[in-house]
Amino acid sequence: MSPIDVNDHDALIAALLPAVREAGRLEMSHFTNGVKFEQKADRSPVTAADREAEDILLAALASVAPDVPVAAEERIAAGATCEYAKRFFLVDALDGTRLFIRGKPEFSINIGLVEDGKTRFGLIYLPPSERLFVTRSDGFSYEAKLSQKDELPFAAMQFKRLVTRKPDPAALVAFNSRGVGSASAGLLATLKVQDTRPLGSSMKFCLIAAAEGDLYARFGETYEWDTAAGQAILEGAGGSVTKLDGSLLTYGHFERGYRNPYFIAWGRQPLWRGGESELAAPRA
Ligand SMILES: Nc1ncnc2c1ncn2[C@@H]1O[C@H](COP(=O)(O)O)[C@@H](OP(=O)(O)O)[C@H]1O
Ligand SMILES: [Mg+2]
Repeated sequence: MSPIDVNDHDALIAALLPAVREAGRLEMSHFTNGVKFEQKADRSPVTAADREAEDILLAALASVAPDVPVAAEERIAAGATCEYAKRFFLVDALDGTRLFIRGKPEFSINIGLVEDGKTRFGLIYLPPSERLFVTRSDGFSYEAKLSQKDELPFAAMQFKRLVTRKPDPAALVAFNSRGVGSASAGLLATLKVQDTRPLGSSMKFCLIAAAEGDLYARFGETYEWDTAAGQAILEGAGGSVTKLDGSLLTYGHFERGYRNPYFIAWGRQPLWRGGESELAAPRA
């Protein structure tokens, strides 16, 4: 494969599709045949599927964009150095590992591209449902079916443009992590959220982009590779991802090991901003 211009999202997607398909197939085969896991230094689990899928994606990125550095979850957990880069990829080959181990089909493959601290490109693939979410060259976000069986090339795939829904303040739907650091009860009460749906991985960003919900608040530990692709896709569909003070969630914080601060993903503009302390006692 010859190198491509990574600002040309369509070319990037087309070049990465075979590896994404292969990583998805591999994850499904581990998922259906049972997985063994180990604990990493931060006590989070990792499986052979995380590492093998990451190797597939990193080999593809090295061939299509050899000059763009990559921060990948398992390489960094294994001690790869974190350095400043103006432009770099963020890869989480298996987001939602805990759920993957528990047999819940809510995991995803995430590839994000960051430049000057902003997320520019996102590709998320959900192997169990074969749903692919991407930002394309026109600046908008799209969904397509990426079958693990056929080898349909990018040019033959049908893409549907994603546009978030206008939130109805009386009927807000919030997605929530199934792990630690779900939205605080204070925020959900302050916004008068009607329906809270637990869901794993970066799927939460994708479903807001696909107009199936209004927000996802995460008040717990996540990493930049968990959010960069999802934020790009949500932004390209009309949404936003902010820190609690209302400013955009930014990237390239290698000095804190790529850890994110608390954030809220919105289908449109933020409906709330403030400090954590303001959420302790919900307003009447
Ligand atoms: N105790 C915990 N339980 C679950 N996820 C945790 C966690 N601590 C941090 N996380 C982060 O949250 C991500 C999963 O998000 P979610 O809970 O929304 O599915 C994990 O990604 P990985 O599965 O790639 O490690 C991990 O980065
Ligand atoms: Mg992972």
